[in-house]
Amino acid sequence: MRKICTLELMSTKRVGSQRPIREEEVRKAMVGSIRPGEIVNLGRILGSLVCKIIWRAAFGGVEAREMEEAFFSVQHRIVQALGELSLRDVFPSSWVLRMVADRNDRRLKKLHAESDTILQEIIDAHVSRRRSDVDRATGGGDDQDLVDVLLNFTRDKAVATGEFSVTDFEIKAVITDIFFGGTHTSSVTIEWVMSELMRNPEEMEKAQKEVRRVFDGKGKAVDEASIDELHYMKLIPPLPLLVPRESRETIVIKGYQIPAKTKVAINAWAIGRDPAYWIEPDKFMPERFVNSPVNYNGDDFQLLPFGAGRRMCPGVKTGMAIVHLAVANLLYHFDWKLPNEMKPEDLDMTEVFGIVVGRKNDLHLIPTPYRAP
Ligand code: HEM
Repeated sequence: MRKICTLELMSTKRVGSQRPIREEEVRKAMVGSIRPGEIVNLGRILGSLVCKIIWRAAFGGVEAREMEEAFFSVQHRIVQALGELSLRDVFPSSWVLRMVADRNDRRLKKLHAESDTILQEIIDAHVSRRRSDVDRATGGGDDQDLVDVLLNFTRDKAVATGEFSVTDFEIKAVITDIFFGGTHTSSVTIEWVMSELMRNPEEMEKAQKEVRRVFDGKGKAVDEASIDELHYMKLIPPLPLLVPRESRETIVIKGYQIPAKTKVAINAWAIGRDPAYWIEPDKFMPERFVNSPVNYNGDDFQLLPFGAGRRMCPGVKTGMAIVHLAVANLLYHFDWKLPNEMKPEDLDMTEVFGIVVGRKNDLHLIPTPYRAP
């Protein structure tokens, strides 16, 4: 299954074929959701932008506004419930948290059933569409969405070709993982990048200068074609403890015995701020990554925003494509001000507890449109 995800769902080719979706949704958000001169809730705009991108990449032509809203609402409630559960993981002996978690487990089961019904409807709609669309059914065409790609591996085809087969249950599980893995993580990353830039006006100026140097004179479109020319981005890990794992066998690391079946959390946040590896680790200093050999692909353990190894995030390329495109557009099209004459150093940077660590309070900013010379 992991192989299907890496080779089929999140391959460079697939991520490339989803580029028009990302560009169109980002463009729509810049024009439709951001009102010049008014205080805008950037957190909410980004959350809905990323959900729309992933929704279209996963479900493509299934146009059902009500279903889309119902699905996002269930996902949102699941994320909240999971946040409470992770508190129990940190304090496993707390009886209060255990009680809360038991109630939460029941709530999660109900939410899961709701999500399952919606996903089944989406799969059924795809199956009936494939009956009348030969290209989709045979796996041809770059415009296949992720459900189509997974349906290419269903039992009938597997019997004919001897390949691995995928059930409806597995399709639902993979799509759910993609939504959880891809939506909140990406929008939270963009929101933190914007927050850090607002707190550091000099860095904002440098970043905007770079974006405008690259895109001025290219019409109004800030597309992905020239994004690689932008070097000025820093990633803050929105999953500070990655995803909890369980050890399969007893192992000894640096003299510590870790029994089998231990829940293991990797503190990527602390590793990324270790002064043994980073100069002034708490300082927002995007320059540190310009010409640096350290990358975020899981090869350099001092920087692990996407994890590393076999269970590393399979959506790195999609995630970074969304983050880069959205940040470049926000910086190109608008100059940003904090509301109520707030000073940069007064911007609240409190985090909310959960698997994905977002801002406690959504980022609110005032945009002024940029007029290219
Ligand atoms: C900036 C955005 C993103 C960040 C920072 C991020 C980060 C992470 C991290 C830290 C993990 C856990 C890795 C580990 O435990 O070693 C993970 C897992 C995962 N991510 Fe992402 N991710 C992002 C975007 C995406 C996107 C866009 C998708 C899908 C399109 C995605 C899909 C997944 C999935 C399915 C997993 C679970 C993998 C497994 O358990 O094998 N992620 N992500």
